[in-house]
Amino acid sequence: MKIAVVGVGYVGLVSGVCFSELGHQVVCVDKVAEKIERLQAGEAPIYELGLQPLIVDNLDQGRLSFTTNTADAVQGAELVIIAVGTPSLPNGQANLSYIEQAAVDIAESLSGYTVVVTKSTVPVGTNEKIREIIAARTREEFDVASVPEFLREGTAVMDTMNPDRIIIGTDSVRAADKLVQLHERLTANIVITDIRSAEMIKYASNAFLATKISFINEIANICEKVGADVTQVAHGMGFDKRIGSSFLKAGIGYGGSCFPKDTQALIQIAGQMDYDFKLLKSVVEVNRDQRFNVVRKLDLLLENMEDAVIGIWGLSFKPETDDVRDAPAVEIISALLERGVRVKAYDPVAADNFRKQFGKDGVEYCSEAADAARECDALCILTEWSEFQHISPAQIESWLKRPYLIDGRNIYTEEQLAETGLVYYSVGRPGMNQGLREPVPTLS
Ligand SMILES: NC(=O)C1=CN([C@@H]2O[C@H](COP(=O)(O)OP(=O)(O)OC[C@H]3O[C@@H](n4cnc5c(N)ncnc54)[C@H](O)[C@@H]3O)[C@@H](O)[C@H]2O)C=CC1
Ligand SMILES: O=C(O)[C@H]1O[C@H](OP(=O)(O)OP(=O)(O)OC[C@H]2O[C@@H](n3ccc(=O)[nH]c3=O)[C@H](O)[C@@H]2O)[C@H](O)[C@@H](O)[C@@H]1O
Repeated sequence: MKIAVVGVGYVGLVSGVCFSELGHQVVCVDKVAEKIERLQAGEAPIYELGLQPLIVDNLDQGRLSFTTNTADAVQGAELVIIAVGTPSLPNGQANLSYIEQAAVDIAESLSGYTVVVTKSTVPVGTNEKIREIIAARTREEFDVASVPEFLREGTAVMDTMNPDRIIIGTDSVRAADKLVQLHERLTANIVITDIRSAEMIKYASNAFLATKISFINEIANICEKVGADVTQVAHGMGFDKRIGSSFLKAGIGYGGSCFPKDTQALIQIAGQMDYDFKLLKSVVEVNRDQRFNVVRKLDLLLENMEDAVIGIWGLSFKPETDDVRDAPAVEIISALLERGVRVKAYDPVAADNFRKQFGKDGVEYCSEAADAARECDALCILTEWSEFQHISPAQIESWLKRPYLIDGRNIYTEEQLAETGLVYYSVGRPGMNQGLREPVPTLS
């Protein structure tokens, strides 16, 4: 089957590469010429496990190609996948201008019956709008379908090849048959719905996962006050099949290009229908505040932040990606710089992206973890890269000027801490400083 993919971001690239790996003829189109040139040369523009070799292999096999010309990609394609961005507008609503432009571009190049599939996360009603835009510009026969994407960055290839489920939202039996045929090799869990329900399933899923994270973060904050350990609490809760153990890791809140934008967009979707989504508003508020516990803990430890040098480990919003969109590190480092702190930062892969997007002076980017910790008044861990988990707290203590370690991701155990004199603040584990002679202050 010839498949065109419009928009070569995370979703477009990974889907395109995976469909070509499954034997389809895939042409991916993007407007950014530099990105396309790199891809034509076999170079992945994102850091994603297993992606680079698949790009090279499928280019070599002639099943995968990249272009900046939408007509070349779309002409003759049985399936056109829209995977352009839907970023937030200032009021939180999804910006649909890329979607609308993609629909216009596609309409002009359709040839023969085509299924136009939207994988981008879009508000309810958008696929119907896409249909109107295309229908106004073509006489060719086509159907639309919403097939939302559920991949996670860092495990994107694995998730695409082994999805938990495939949602197909369409009102056309012909389109549904074609899409079932495309996906049935990947999973038996194919759910066919109407278009609006498919669009809603995506937002509801992300909002639910975000809710789990804010819930466990609030439990962590209470654990800090009552002397319980949130990791034990989550472990105990997770055995209940109705709750499940995933997405119960307390930390500094969710970031990334999706949860923050999709929770805001769903609040707006509800608001436009005069529904006040109170629960989700609280989820967002809890998340916004959670990251600043790192700064509050530093405030407790350092009398004079102005003269301090603070080390930061981890700039990406999660491990195994170089994506820094809405990473908690952005706001934490901004708050530190506002206090006059000198910041030294290290990330195994995301430092270049962070430097480009953060664009503020006052951060020294280090090429080794040790350099970002050396002679610092405190070290803050913001991303749980496995590299950090392999460095012992005793080693960290030897690098620091003052023995303060703020672990925003709970990566160290009590046993590892016991060998040190570090004052260690993690998330929702107040008992971790028991080895110290002096009691450490807690957040009020
Ligand atoms: N990043 C992720 O992990 C996931 C993203 N999604 C959703 O998928 C959508 C895409 O997200 P990302 O892949 O992160 O996007 P992205 O923002 O990284 O990339 C989008 C790409 O589309 C291109 N583009 C925009 N308009 C175009 C047009 N008319 N023709 C050709 N190319 C065009 C842009 O140049 C850009 O390269 C969003 O709606 C997002 O919410 C869903 C699941 C996972
Ligand atoms: O719509 C999307 O774009 C995607 O959003 C998330 O995927 P992603 O943002 O790549 O990463 P997650 O692994 O979900 O992590 C998101 C954030 O939550 C945080 N998180 C996650 C899990 C947890 O238990 N605790 C926690 O704080 C992570 O540190 C990270 O900042 C969803 O997991 C995907 O299913 C979805 O397709």
